[in-house]
Amino acid sequence: MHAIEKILAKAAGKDEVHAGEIVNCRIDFAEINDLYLQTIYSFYEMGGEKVWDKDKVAFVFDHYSPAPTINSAQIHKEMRQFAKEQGFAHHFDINTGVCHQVLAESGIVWPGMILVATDSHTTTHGAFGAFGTGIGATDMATVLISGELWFRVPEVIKIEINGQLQEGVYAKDVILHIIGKLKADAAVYKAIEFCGNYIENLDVADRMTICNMAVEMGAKTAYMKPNDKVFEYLSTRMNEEFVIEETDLDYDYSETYVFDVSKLSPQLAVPHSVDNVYSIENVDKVKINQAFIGSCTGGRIEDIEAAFKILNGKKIHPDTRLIIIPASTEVFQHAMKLGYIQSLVKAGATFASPGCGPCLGVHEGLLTEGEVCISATNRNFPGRMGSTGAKIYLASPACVAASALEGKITDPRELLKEAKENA
Ligand SMILES: CC(C)[C@H](C(=O)O)[C@@H](O)C(=O)O
Ligand code: SF4
Repeated sequence: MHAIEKILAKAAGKDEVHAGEIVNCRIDFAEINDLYLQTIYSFYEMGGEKVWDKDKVAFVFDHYSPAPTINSAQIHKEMRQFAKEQGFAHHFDINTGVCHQVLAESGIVWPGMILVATDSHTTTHGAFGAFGTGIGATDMATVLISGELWFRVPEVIKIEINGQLQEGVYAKDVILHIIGKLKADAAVYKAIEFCGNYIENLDVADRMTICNMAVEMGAKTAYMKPNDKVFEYLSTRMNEEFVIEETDLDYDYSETYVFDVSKLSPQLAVPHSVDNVYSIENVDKVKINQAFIGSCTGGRIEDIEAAFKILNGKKIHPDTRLIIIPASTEVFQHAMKLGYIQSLVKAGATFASPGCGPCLGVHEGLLTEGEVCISATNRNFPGRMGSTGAKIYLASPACVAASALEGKITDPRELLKEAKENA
């Protein structure tokens, strides 16, 4: 069995499960974001009165946060009321951040747990060795009532990643490269395990970035065997007892892919699809109207630091807007403490409060017809960040910052070398 199968078997009270089986599993935590008020209506329609465990459910206000419309303010109001009536132990209001970041920071995520959320990027939590997956309002209502949900045990694809990245190339480039090679339908309803010597030493932020985008290949969930960096990160945030499930040596992966990333250049997903990926050398250096650093993919302190290293003491191009939205209040405060915010504001960046912002085209920096945006986020289909007539390039935060500086798509490696020489 795979570690994922062992996690599901344990939650189903079975000795073993195998790909293709339908199992009914106990859920360890359920998160609902502010797009899914419908969950509450379904909960009542299905006869719900009290949720199965008030310590294992949380609302996160992040997609429409702070409320950009009266309707979303009404949604927040009704969700706050439900959370209060139910006595939820956790509640993440408009002053916290993006769900996947705040759940990890709050010590709610641990290896071996089953986490469901009303968000497709719940695959992010494979970074901690958790089984994280996105579900809809009706399934979520079932969970709120019963504390259980059915799953079809997924086949597992092994993606082995080896090699050391060169300066100016990041985890975001690695996952974009993989999606570009395997394509957006590579893992539909399957799990992806990321392993290899590149992954073994990877820090938590990079593990989250890679697992976050597994769903861009259709993956049901992602998995990385927890490493010391995960244990260190969790040690100061939670005290849940957990067991690390080991994958049997003779486990039979449905597919295996091996990537050597030691010679990888910065990668870009060019309009209009996440799997339309090219090395920066092969991408036209088009003018950039807007650059965005943020989201559950690229809004962590490491991402803001990458922008700081490139922009500190400089000014972004006069024809380019740079919007930076920390993925959480903890990240925001950390960046303030390190002086990154002041430096980046001086460089011409526009900050907004932690949340999803323009990532899915809700507010805080939408694009109009004909505009070109380079973004540290995870999707670039037409209309994702505003007008369907806009173009979105996905890239690493460093490439986003370098492009904001030059006003056109720019390779961060040159600027980083220069910044190092001048340091
Ligand atoms: C919540 C939902 C609207 C959506 C998702 O499920 O991923 C959003 O977060 C996104 O990134 O498109
Ligand atoms: S930051 Fe973007 S990708 Fe992440 S949950 Fe919000 S909308 Fe979805």
